[in-house]
Amino acid sequence: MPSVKYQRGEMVMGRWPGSSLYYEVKVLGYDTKSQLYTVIYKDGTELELKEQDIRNIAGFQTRSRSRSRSRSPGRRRSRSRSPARTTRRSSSRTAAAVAAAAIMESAPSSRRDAKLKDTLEVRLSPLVSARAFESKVEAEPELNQGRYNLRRRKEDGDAKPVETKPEQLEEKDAKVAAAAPANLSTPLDFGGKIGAYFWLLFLPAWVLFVVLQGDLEDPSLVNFPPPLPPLEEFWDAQALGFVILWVLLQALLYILPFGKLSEGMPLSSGERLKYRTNGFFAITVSALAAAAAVYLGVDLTYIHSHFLQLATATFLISVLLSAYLYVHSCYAEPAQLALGGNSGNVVYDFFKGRELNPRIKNFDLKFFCEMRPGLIGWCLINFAMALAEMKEQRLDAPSYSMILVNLFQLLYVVDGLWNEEAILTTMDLMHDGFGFMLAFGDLVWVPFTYTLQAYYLVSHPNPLIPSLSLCLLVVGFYIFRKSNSEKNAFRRNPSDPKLSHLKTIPTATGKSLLVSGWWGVVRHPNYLGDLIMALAWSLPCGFSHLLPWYYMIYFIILLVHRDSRDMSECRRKYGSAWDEYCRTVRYRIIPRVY
Ligand SMILES: NC(=O)c1ccc[n+]([C@@H]2O[C@H](COP(=O)([O-])OP(=O)(O)OC[C@H]3O[C@@H](n4cnc5c(N)ncnc54)[C@H](OP(=O)(O)O)[C@@H]3O)[C@@H](O)[C@H]2O)c1
Ligand SMILES: CC(C)CCC[C@@H](C)[C@H]1CC[C@H]2C3=C(CC[C@]12C)[C@@]1(C)CC[C@H](O)C(C)(C)[C@@H]1CC3
Repeated sequence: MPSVKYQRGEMVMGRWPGSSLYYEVKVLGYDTKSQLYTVIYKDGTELELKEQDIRNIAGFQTRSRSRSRSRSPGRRRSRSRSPARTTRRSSSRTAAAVAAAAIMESAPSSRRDAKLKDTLEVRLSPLVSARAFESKVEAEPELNQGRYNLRRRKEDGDAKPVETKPEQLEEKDAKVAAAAPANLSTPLDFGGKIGAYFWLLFLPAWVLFVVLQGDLEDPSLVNFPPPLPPLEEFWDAQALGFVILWVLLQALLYILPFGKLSEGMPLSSGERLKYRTNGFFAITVSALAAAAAVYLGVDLTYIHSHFLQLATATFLISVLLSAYLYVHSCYAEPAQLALGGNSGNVVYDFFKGRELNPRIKNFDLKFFCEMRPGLIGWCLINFAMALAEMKEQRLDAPSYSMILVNLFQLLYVVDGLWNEEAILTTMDLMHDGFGFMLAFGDLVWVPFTYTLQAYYLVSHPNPLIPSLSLCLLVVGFYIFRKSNSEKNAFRRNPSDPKLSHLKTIPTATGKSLLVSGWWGVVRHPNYLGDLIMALAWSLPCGFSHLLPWYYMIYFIILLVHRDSRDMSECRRKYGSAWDEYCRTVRYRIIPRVY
């Protein structure tokens, strides 16, 4: 490359797009036409940068060292040590600081100057080059025309395992994982923009389909499309009133100052939001209210007889809420936006959700919707279905199948609410924006499709298989709870003495990955437990129809897709450390199978 400032193979500092952060990169080439340099970061990410976004390393080292004493919250976090970790320090900035730097670009200059101290905290400890990183320089890559063209490395989730002990991985990774930058946007999923149109139409249509099928004597796919009731049957003002009352009751219980105030995971700004985790209190009061209502003669079988109207009303509320969320997100600071839902395409972003934690004062809309009206509503509906079964089948007590389905699912929900704090370390709360997908999912999908087994049993009595169901439930629940609690405890306090026996891999973000214990068995042990439980509560519905097995089928699809979404996200965040994890823990959900 004659007459260009930086030469192929040269180590320089490359600015991360949209931020003021510079990372150590290697120059791979220069395109005279576009006048862009192709550079590769330590985690294998390739970008095309303008000359003005590249600096010499020499000048940087002195500057950054002199500033490195200041500590941003993100930086402080990156110092937390996993129990198995040695004294080696992670030599990278946290993703938090990268995003914070991105905001700086739009900040007024006085604020910008104040923040500059923090954002220039790029640690420049000598880096040991990864082999891939070295060899990239040999072959001149094809250059693209874009301003910043991010080429993602091939997913390598199914790579063969290496015979390295986790301790050895730690040593190696601490060197390699240096200076891994974070993306500022993620690739579109759910089929992208076209997919978003499809899901917007398909998801409500599917709810309608199962609600109509569940009531038929012979709910079969052969009955497709089910006979549609006249339009006016969808609408019932009273049903809408009940739904609004229910949401308001849950909102009231949520804001009452009872129960713990838990801290969420640190945001890109370093801030930690507070959440009132009083879900168990909310379901207890709701259960007492339902019992009191029955005692006072309120006919809860109304829920069964008006299932369609209640679903329609809830759907309406979820659409209004999604519209509000979209508008709300337009006034949000860039730092408050989720990485995934900001493609610029209105339909996709409306579907996926733009803002990470939309709040009205301290009222967190995403947390509330995910944990309260739909989840507790699921149990209320199941209970109403048990009453409807007694009425329809002229029984003195609900059938055993109905009791099992009710108890199993109640246990699942109560457990979720009892361990409500653990939701704060899940994908939805940490990464996903709040838009139609989650609003509809939480408010409509959960209460009106997860109740399908109970709904089906009202008019389809079934001989049950209790012992097998019970065994599966116990095993599934144990795996689910233990693995979720292990990850949650580790994320909250990596130095927790109770976890000191676990092996970990450090990553460039300062967070570590568990590589033994439940998270050393498969990459998503919690999904495995969840799937076994789903099987346990499908069995009591027997095998006469496919409909009550819908949850099982849907859940497999959902969790496989979720797993691959999470894999890409973690690969983006943790780079080579994630690859090491995948090489060590080969299977995703089911040991030796998948
Ligand atoms: N019933 C339903 O409809 C339904 C639907 C979906 C999910 N769920 C359940 O909800 C629960 C939460 O699921 P989720 O999808 O949010 O995923 P999750 O497994 O709870 O969270 C994934 C996150 O955990 C962290 N992580 C991954 N591997 C790790 C490791 N080895 N060590 C430490 N941290 C690691 C990563 O985040 P960080 O590294 O950024 O911390 C990753 O993004 C699960 O039990 C699932 O079964 C239920
Ligand atoms: C197809 C779309 C409409 C998908 C919508 C997905 C949501 C319905 C789910 C995404 C995350 C899920 C979830 C629970 C319920 C269903 C979701 C909101 C959960 C609250 C159920 C109780 C569990 O104990 C849980 C707290 C672990 C769980 C968290 C994730």
